Amino acid sequence: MKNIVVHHFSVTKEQRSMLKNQRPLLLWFTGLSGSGKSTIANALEEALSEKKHHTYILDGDTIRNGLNNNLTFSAEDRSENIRRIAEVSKLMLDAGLIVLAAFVSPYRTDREKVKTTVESENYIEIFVNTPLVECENRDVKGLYKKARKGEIKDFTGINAPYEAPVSPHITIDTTKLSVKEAVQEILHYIEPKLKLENE
Ligand SMILES: Nc1ncnc2c1ncn2[C@@H]1O[C@H](COP(=O)(O)OS(=O)(=O)O)[C@@H](OP(=O)(O)O)[C@H]1O
Ligand SMILES: Nc1ncnc2c1ncn2[C@@H]1O[C@H](COP(=O)(O)OP(=O)(O)O)[C@@H](O)[C@H]1O
Repeated sequence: MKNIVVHHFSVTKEQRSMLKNQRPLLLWFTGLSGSGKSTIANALEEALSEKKHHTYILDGDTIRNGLNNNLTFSAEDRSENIRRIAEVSKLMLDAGLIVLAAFVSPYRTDREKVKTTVESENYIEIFVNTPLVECENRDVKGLYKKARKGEIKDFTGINAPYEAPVSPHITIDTTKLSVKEAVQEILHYIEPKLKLENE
């Protein structure tokens, strides 16, 4: 028994959502390092901001440098990383925001838990399905080169697994779609879902 009693605050999630004139959603980007998660999330946030939506991006670099700076890339720590991010996302949804979360999140069970934490109707899974060979060619941060030389252990796609989503809401292959086209495809899917029911 934790002896914790939840206090019920007066302003509700619905009121916060109405003030922002949007239905909160979690847009969960998953894919290999260098697949394009952050680039697309950034361009999507720009497009949503132009449409006066209230958004926030959570991504690996910020979270792993702050909140989760005690975690490694072992399977166990990745699960804990994703669990904490799911809890943060839940708070942000409660605040009425559209949350764009960009994490490798290589394990199916961890992504399933995110969906349960925030409730499935609030969760949109976007699989940035860029082939490994392309991610490695880009090697934005030089990490694939290091991983191939054996300097990084547990590197996703090289010596740690990536479990592709089975039925993502949206799949983007960045070798076939430009950033702009990817944003258009995501917007087309989410815009009806962002509307409040009484609109
Ligand atoms: N071992 C290993 N495997 C995968 N990625 C690694 C690793 N070590 C460091 N990095 C860098 O950390 C970013 C991934 O962090 P995430 O928090 O998204 O990973 S995870 O969801 O917990 O699997 C990832 O950033 P992105 O390139 O933005 O995906 C990498 O740059
Ligand atoms: N169609 C595309 N969509 C997204 N990124 C692309 C695309 N084409 C090329 N890129 C490049 O691929 C890289 C993706 O890096 P990044 O967004 O940091 O990936 P991730 O966040 O998945 O690690 C960037 O340098 C980006 O400019």
